[in-house]
Amino acid sequence: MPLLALHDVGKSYGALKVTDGITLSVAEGETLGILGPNGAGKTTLFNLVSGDVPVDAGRIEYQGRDITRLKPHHRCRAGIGRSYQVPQPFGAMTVFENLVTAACFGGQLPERQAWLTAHEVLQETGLLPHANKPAGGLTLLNRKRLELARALATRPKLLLLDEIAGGLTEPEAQELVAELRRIKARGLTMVWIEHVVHALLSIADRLFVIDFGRKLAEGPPQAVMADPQVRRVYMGLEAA
Ligand SMILES: Nc1ncnc2c1ncn2[C@@H]1O[C@H](COP(=O)(O)OP(=O)(O)OP(=O)(O)O)[C@@H](O)[C@H]1O
Repeated sequence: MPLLALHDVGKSYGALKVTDGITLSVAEGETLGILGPNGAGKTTLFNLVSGDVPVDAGRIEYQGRDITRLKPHHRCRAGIGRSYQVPQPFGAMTVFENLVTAACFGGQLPERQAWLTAHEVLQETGLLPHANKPAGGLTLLNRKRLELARALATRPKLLLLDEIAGGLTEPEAQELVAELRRIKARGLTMVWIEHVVHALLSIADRLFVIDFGRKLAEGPPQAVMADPQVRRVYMGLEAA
C-alpha cells in the first residue's frame, strides 16, 4: 500500500484547470521529485494534499485512508508535514519557540515532549546556534532551514517540501541537500518540488513532471530527464 495516493485529482480556478486529473502514488521511504514550469500547478498539488485548498474532483488517500475532505490540521496530525515556498515563520518568536509551537500545535505533542523534539530538530537542521534568535532576522539559508525544521517538528511521516532550495547560492543549496540526505537516510518519505534540478536529482528516487496541471512524465530520474517532451517543455531544449 502506498503512503500517499492521488486518484484523478482535479482543481480549477474559474475556467483555469490548475490540476487536471492527476494520479500519483508515493511509496513509504521514497523521495519523489516534482518538476514543472512556472505556473504548472505544483504548489497547488501540495495545497490539495495538505488540505490548504479543497479538491474539486478525485480522491486523496493517505495510509490507505480517504483524507479528501479532512481538515488541514487533522492531516498534519496524521503525519503530513509541509514547508511553504515563501517561508512563513512567526518572525517575532525565536527559532526555538517556532519549533515548540509547530510540535505542540502541528504535532500535538505535550509541552515537555515538544521541547525535546524542538531540540532534536535544531540539531538535525543545524539551527542549534540560532535557537534563541528571532526568526525574522535569519539569513535566507537559515529561514529555509527553519521552514524545513518547522515541518519536521510536527513529526511527519510524509514531508512535502516546496522549493526549499530556491534562491540559495550553490554552496548553500549543497548544505541543505546534505541535510535532506540525512533525513532521507532515516527513512522519511518525501515529496520535493524544486526548480534547482541538480539538487533534486541528487536525492530523488523518482520524478513526476507536471505541465498545465497534467502529468507530462513520470519515472526514474535519468529516463525522465532524457524524455524529449520534458527537455522541450521544461528545460526549453530541443529533443536530442
Ligand atoms: N488561489 C488562486 N486563485 C487563482 N489562481 C490561482 C490560485 N492559486 C494558483 N493559481 C493559478 O494556478 C496556476 C498554478 O499555480 P501554482 O502556484 O500551483 O504553480 P507552480 O507550478 O507551483 O508555479 P511556480 O513554479 O511558479 O511556483 C497559476 O496559473 C496560478 O496563477
